[in-house]
Amino acid sequence: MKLPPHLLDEIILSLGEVFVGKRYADKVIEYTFKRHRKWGSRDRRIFAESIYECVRWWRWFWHLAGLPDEEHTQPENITPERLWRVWAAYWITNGRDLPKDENAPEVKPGDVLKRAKEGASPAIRAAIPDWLDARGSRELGDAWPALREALNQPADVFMRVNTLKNDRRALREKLGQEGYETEAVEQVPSALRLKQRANLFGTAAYKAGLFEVQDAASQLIAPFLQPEPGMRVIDACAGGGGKALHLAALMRNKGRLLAMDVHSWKLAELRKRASRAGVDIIEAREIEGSKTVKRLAQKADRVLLDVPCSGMGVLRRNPDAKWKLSDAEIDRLIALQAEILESYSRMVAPGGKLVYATCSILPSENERQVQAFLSKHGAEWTLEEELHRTPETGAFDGFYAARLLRNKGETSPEQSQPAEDTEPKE
Ligand SMILES: C[S@@+](CC[C@H](N)C(=O)[O-])C[C@H]1O[C@@H](n2cnc3c(N)ncnc32)[C@H](O)[C@@H]1O
Repeated sequence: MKLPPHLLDEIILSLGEVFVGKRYADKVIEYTFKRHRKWGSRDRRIFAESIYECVRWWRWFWHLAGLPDEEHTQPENITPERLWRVWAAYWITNGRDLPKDENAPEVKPGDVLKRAKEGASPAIRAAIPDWLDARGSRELGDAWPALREALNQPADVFMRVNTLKNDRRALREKLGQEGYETEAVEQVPSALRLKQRANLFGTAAYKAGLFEVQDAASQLIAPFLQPEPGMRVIDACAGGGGKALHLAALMRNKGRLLAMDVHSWKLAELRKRASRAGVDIIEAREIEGSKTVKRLAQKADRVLLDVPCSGMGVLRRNPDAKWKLSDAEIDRLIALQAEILESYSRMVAPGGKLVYATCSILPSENERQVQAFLSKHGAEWTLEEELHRTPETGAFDGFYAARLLRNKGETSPEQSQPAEDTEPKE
């Protein structure tokens, strides 16, 4: 495969943006495509694949390029020349010839391939930081090696059909007419899988609000909350609204759905998406302090807490998270999750239900949070069901959810009134 020089320049520049500028890979790709609207689909594919694969396997390709391992995440040591070498290691290990350029640093394919055959530590081979490997091993034990491997496989593209506007069969037909082949996902009634990776945001079907792009496992969360038309539902960590839109569809656009978040810019995006999806029961409200939650004590039939988490279950989709996370950041998130569960659970009315969900596979963010909550409030809450999805058990992302019932007539004063000093902050 021949690689046009202008494309290679952009690849090196963009890898610098990710590893030195600390920007997210998907944002860098989006920005580059906007600057090069004339690129054809082949150029776009080569560019996006190069970025994602180099980010996913960064530490491994850095090693294959013969660079000192301890410097692979040190911005001051990630020079354009080294970026070129890392990309060259990726290109060579994919069986491709390097472009002829006398100004480019010399990389001998034989050296790269020889290093690939030599031994390396499991963390280098799996291209993850040592601290993450240690944490995975500590928390997941024997299950970790298979998960570590599964988290490096590229993820499929899934869609959630917007049942307010069409059904799965009609959407398949519509996308087929636009040239995109899909298949129904057996275990998830709302999901379609795209047969060949493509960007769907330009399709007429997307613009008409007929679907959202959403992983199949993530589509299990909203139904798990058991929302019904006419209910009062709160999505307290709604972000851009992926699950809020799904909840609204399950409620058949009837009832009241309060979507909250600490970031107003995310709620602005949610409003846009709701309007495209034909949803009008959502009220988006910024959480400005503990009072926002306090006023809603015992007001909801259903509460979804899709809490901020490490994203360890979705590394296949966001591989750059492993280079941006740290042990300390995961500990901070664990403390925040516990505070959110403690404080926001008070919004559930007696007899109502709460779902605590993460896109993590770490027990410390998942079942242990729920167990700790129940050890404090077990008389008032009943654990109805837990949902575990791990990437190696199917083509889906890793997710966790627990549904808790707030028992009637067991409300302690502590659970009915949030204290001012327990306000969680991101
Ligand atoms: C996992 S994301 C939510 C994704 C969203 N539910 C969806 O399906 O698209 C977690 C969200 O929690 C928000 N968040 C962080 N701290 C929060 C807090 N203290 N209270 C409420 N939301 C918070 C983040 O801004 C982020 O949007």
